[in-house]
Amino acid sequence: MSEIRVDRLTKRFNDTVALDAVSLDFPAGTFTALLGPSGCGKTTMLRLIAGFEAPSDGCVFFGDELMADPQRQVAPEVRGIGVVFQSYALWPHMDVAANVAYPLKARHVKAGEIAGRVGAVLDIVGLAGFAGRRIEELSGGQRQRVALARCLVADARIILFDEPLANLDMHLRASMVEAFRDIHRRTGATIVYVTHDQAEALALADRVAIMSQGKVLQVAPPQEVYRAPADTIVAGFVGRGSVVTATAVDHDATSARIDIAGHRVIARSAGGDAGAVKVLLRPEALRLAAEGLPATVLDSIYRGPVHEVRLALPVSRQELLIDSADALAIGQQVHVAVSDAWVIPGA
Ligand SMILES: Nc1ncnc2c1ncn2[C@@H]1O[C@H](COP(=O)(O)OP(=O)(O)OP(=O)(O)O)[C@@H](O)[C@H]1O
Repeated sequence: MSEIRVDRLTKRFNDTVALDAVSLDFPAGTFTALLGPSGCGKTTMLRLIAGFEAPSDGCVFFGDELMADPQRQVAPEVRGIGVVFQSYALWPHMDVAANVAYPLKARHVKAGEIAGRVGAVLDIVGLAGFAGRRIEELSGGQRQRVALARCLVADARIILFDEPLANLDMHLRASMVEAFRDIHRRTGATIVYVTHDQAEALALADRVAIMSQGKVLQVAPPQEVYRAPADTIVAGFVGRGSVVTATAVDHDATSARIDIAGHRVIARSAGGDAGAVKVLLRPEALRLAAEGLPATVLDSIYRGPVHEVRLALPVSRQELLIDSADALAIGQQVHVAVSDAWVIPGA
């Protein structure tokens, strides 16, 4: 069953259409990342699900229950959700245990039960032994774990995250990614996670929804979004790669023979007609070889552990990105063997 369902959900702020008639299901127990560039409507979608904003049009359901439409909204505090933002919103003068216990106290849960539940969630987020510490004495990552524990203690079936790792450094983010995956496994909650960081989205979620200009362009498992992007915007936003113009000689249901700059390549395809197509080529599917696509080195930058090399194809302004173990000289003539390619649908 779908735990959350949004149907033609629309949000307008004066002349801005922040969310444009989006219909999307979030099945029970799934971990969905909303991914997209700044201003594409991710936070607006989350706030509408949480009940912090009211829809201009369309509706939000939790199971069969209507949470919001333009006429009627269920208040956020009775939706049974947990929410974690990038700002932790903790009480600095209270200790860790008091912060985490707050939602239970507000619901008049018995003191004996509170201590047990607080201990259990501090254990889950890796803060056992920190119960008596003041918030001011914690690092950013530890504070974010407290915010997470406070959200988990309420046992919400639905947990909403808005860029919870945005304020943390790279190493802390990596360790928190582990904590989030663990929490999803342990709680089985339905999670919606907003981020503009594609690495985070691909690592964490079992479904990624790519958004642009208030619309959802593709919803699919991370591997599929990466391997088979639904359009050129998704292809450009997720992962490194080059989109080149080519000619499809023929198609079947799953592959196509294509011609790139006079060179024949077999590409994966969702079917289509012969003629002009756009093809995505990822660096890991390209290597320098004795034979293949002829190209000229435009630049070569060391990215550790490989050199990222930009190549010009002998067709106007078409470029390829490849990784090379060795630095290449600008102007050098090379050939590129292609082991995988994807014909972008409808492009
Ligand atoms: N309260 C508001 N009043 C007016 N415009 C708003 C309001 N909230 C959001 N918007 C606009 O709606 C659009 C979508 O904003 P939203 O915050 O949902 O984007 P986002 O994808 O979460 O971006 P970011 O990654 O930068 O947080 C933007 O153009 C934004 O300026």
